[in-house]
Amino acid sequence: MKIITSLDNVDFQSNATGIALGNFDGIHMGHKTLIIKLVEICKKHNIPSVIYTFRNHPKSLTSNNRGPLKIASDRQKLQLLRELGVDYTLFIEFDEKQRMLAPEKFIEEILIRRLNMQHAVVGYDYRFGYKAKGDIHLLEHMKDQHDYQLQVIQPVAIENEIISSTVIRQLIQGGQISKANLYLGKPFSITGTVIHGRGMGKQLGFPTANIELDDSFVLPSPGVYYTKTILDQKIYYSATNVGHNPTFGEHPISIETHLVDFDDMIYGKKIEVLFLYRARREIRFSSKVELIGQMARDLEGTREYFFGEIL
Ligand SMILES: Cc1cc2nc3c(=O)[nH]c(=O)nc-3n(C[C@H](O)[C@H](O)[C@H](O)COP(=O)(O)O)c2cc1C
Ligand SMILES: Nc1ncnc2c1ncn2[C@@H]1O[C@H](COP(=O)(O)OP(=O)(O)OP(=O)(O)O)[C@@H](O)[C@H]1O
Repeated sequence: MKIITSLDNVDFQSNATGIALGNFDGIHMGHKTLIIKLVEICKKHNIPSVIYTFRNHPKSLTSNNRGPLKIASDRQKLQLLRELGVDYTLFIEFDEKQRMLAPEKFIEEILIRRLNMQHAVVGYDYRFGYKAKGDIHLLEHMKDQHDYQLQVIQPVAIENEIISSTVIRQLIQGGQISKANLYLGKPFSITGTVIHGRGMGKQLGFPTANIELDDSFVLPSPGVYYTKTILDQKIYYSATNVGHNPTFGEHPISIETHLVDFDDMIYGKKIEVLFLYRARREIRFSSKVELIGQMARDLEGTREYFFGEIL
């Protein structure tokens, strides 16, 4: 898959394209359905498949430079698009010029003139152009004039709830991780560098890898989770605490994971923690001994959860 970060660097003049448009945060089951359809159409017509997406969320220009918290990193997003067989990802900076573009002009100047679009694949609720005034009706209306085909993907839902990045963020923040994973079609994960904590974990008999947090990402609600941790391309079972360690006073939120049957020094290493199941809320214990007892039960729970699974 080729990644293109500026419209100035594209040249599809000799090649018609199929394009899917959107933000695609998390590449959830709705996004996957749409992208699989795009790739299928493009293969059938022997044209390259193109994803048109933005590096920064369009809302970041109107909400004090902060779009919604991200579910997935750029790296994860691009990896998933690659795995789905996409040929090109246009990974464009959403700037004032893009924001001011009327939807008709976006179709004419960008999709048709620059990108030579022959097939458009969009979801039922896709909005674009200045003040999000463009929608599937406009795309439908302009298709004969510009000679392209339009495929609208009907809402992908699970148990009558339409999947969207917004709903998935709410599920993660609300502690409903299993449901979020169902909608994502894979476990929600957080990647980061292992940093020094207060050294208390070791004292308790449960050393933990604390992850350096990036405040542009969504965090699971405080609690203890059964997780898998990827370190140096190996997968470990782990129990992860998200929270403020209230037993020791109130601390800024941290994510720390205890890898089962592992005690190497991993400061400075990158790890990815995959959240699978929320076991309980975080508790303010009245003594260290009680916390230690509960952590031992959490590890037992982790082993039971993964029992029978072969890594
Ligand atoms: C599986 C697990 C469960 C935990 N549960 C709690 C909890 O319920 N309440 C709490 O105050 N801290 C909890 N902790 C956090 C410990 O207090 C924490 O590991 C300890 O303070 C070490 O912090 P440090 O890494 O900054 O040294 C938990 C940690 C783990 C790994
Ligand atoms: N559940 C779904 N079913 C079908 N199409 C979808 C679904 N969710 C998103 N899409 C489509 O996928 C494309 C990219 O979606 P986008 O990321 O912009 O929306 P989203 O997942 O609904 O996010 P948000 O919650 O931020 O609006 C759009 O064309 C959108 O209409």
